[in-house]
Amino acid sequence: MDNAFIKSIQDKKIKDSNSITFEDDKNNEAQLVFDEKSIKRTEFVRNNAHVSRKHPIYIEFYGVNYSIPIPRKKVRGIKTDEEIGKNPRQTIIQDIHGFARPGEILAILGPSGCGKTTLLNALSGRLSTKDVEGTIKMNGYQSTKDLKRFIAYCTQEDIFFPHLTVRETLTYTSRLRLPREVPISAKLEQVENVIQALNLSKCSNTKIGDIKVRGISGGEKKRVSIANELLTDPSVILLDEPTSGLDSSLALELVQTLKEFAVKQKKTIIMVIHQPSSQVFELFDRLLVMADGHVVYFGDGENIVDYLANEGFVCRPNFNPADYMLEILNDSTIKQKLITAYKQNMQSDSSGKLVVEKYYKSSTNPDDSIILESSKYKWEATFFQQLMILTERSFKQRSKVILSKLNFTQVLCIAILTSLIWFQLPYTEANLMDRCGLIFFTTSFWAFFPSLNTISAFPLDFNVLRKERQSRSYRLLAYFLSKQIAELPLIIIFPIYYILIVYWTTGLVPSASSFFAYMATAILATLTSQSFGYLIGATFMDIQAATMANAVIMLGSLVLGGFYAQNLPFGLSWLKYLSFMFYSYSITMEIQFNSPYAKFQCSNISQTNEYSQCLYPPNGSSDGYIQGVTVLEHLKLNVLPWYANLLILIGLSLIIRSLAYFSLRRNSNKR
Ligand SMILES: Nc1ncnc2c1ncn2[C@@H]1O[C@H](COP(=O)(O)OP(=O)(O)OP(=O)(O)O)[C@@H](O)[C@H]1O
Repeated sequence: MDNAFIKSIQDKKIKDSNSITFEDDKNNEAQLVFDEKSIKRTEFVRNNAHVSRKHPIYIEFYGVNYSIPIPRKKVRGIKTDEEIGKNPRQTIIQDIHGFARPGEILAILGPSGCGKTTLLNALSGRLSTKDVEGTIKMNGYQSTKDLKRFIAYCTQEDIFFPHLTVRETLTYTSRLRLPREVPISAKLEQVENVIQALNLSKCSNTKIGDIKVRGISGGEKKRVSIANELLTDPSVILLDEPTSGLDSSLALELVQTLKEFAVKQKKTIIMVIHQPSSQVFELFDRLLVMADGHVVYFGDGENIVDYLANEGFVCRPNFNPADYMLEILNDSTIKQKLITAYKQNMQSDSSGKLVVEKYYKSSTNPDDSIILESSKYKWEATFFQQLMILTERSFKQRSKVILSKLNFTQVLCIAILTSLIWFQLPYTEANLMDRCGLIFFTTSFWAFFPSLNTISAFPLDFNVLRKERQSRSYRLLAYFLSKQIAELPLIIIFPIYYILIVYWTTGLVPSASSFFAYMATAILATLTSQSFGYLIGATFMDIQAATMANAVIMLGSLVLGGFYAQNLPFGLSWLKYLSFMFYSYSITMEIQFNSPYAKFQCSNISQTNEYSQCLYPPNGSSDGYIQGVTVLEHLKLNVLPWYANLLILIGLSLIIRSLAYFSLRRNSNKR
């Protein structure tokens, strides 16, 4: 039926273009565009039905208070200890109440800083429960952690991976969050529907972007944020300023889509909105107006003008009531008056319980109060599916960051520099320390570079991770493992690329087995360094602090690595075992010096073939050459056998990664 309708519109368009004037033509085109958009909206709402399996939800809340502890330092000096009391607290919102039902929009309005976002956070369960008081019920039941799965929350900030396109972002969400029973083709179809419904076709293949990466516009980002939530078919949708950054016609269209979605799919919508136009205002069923953390009005949208008039504030005819209300609430005397007036009206019901219960009783019947059953699965995708999807996504996102031109150029420059400085080192005693220097430099470079590239991995993902974990998209372990799998091939490209150049230009031991062993050790050192990067990043969750901590750890490891300080003070020689560079340096030295090729001509060969002036012990220079093993003994780098060094390095890498996981877990559980 809809296709026939679209065709009739198109036929009409062709017919009209031959017969009407230019002005009429323009009006008709505008009408056609409007009709087509309306069809798209309807199609989206209708198409959503086949993935929908959730129940309509009534939300009631009353007596909602939120307060935060004030550090005692802040209040001391102004007040005495007795006045401060034991636990001084600052109230952010007080006795907030309201009600939202399926098929309707509850709009929360009020001046900036009045507590609107705080209320949404409380309703979505994002605030620490010990700081929130009051009752929040869903279909008459106390809101629980499990029931929060029915709620989608579009935050004020649009949080996405910048290197993914709009379509990719929505596709990953649909694969992770739509019910398992929905076939993948239906999930992809749903992505296309939501792209159409929110007018995102034009930018669907454009990267989301951020400050550094040019991407879609702010308004488009906002719509992607909403699309991302609508896609998953929530029963309740909380939106924090969904229309900010949109022009008035787009804002109207968006709220119309939401309203239609609410009505036809029985969704409950609660939105914080700043300056709705009068057309948008008309779409709201109920209003909650706040000021300074208090309720100033709660009731039907159409009654606000009369309520304000009763209080002595008459809105001029044809004036947008939302604008008028914000205008008067900006006057502190009027604001205070309205807060007091509302409190007086609610004298016997200060928490708002009776008002809310009255609404609930009048709008539900016993059949409606469905016992909410969350999905039988804790996560919609299986652990293995989560791992696959997240690995694919992480690879796409991180490959753009790790395989950057900057990183390749940096490694190439260092490889060229290394090749020039240590070009074709001769196998002589005089060049022994240069050879050790080259090997240690390579070890330390592959200790620093990977960790520096990794410390940002978790901090950069953290906001997305928290957002997605709050909507129970996947398990933390799946995310953590996916990161390791996705970044493994990316990070080892660099040591391979570097060693391929440097190994042959500097004249290291010319045998295939030594070359591959050397390469494998560089890769292992890279992975260990990467583990440190993960741990430091996951612990600090702040790139600047992590960079500093990384520098301290890496420099400490460098000093104790066995090259700079070979004879540590008495009693401190064990310190070198704390340095992971010591193990990788020992292995690479073993590869290079415990080899038949590793024979170094003594520097002071006299005419009479007496090699006694060789710096190394006589058994190393019996034939005029110092054996590589003698060098290893002299430098005390073969204290542990090579396989022990190897096992320690592997074990260290695994332990550090496990610690990184627990650190990430601890940080992601913080509110
Ligand atoms: N955890 C917190 N610590 C300190 N102050 C807080 C905290 N949470 C909220 N506030 C304060 O509470 C007030 C309400 O904040 P909230 O973000 O809810 O306001 P808002 O009405 O959404 O503002 P806007 O419209 O500008 O987004 C603000 O003054 C804010 O600074």
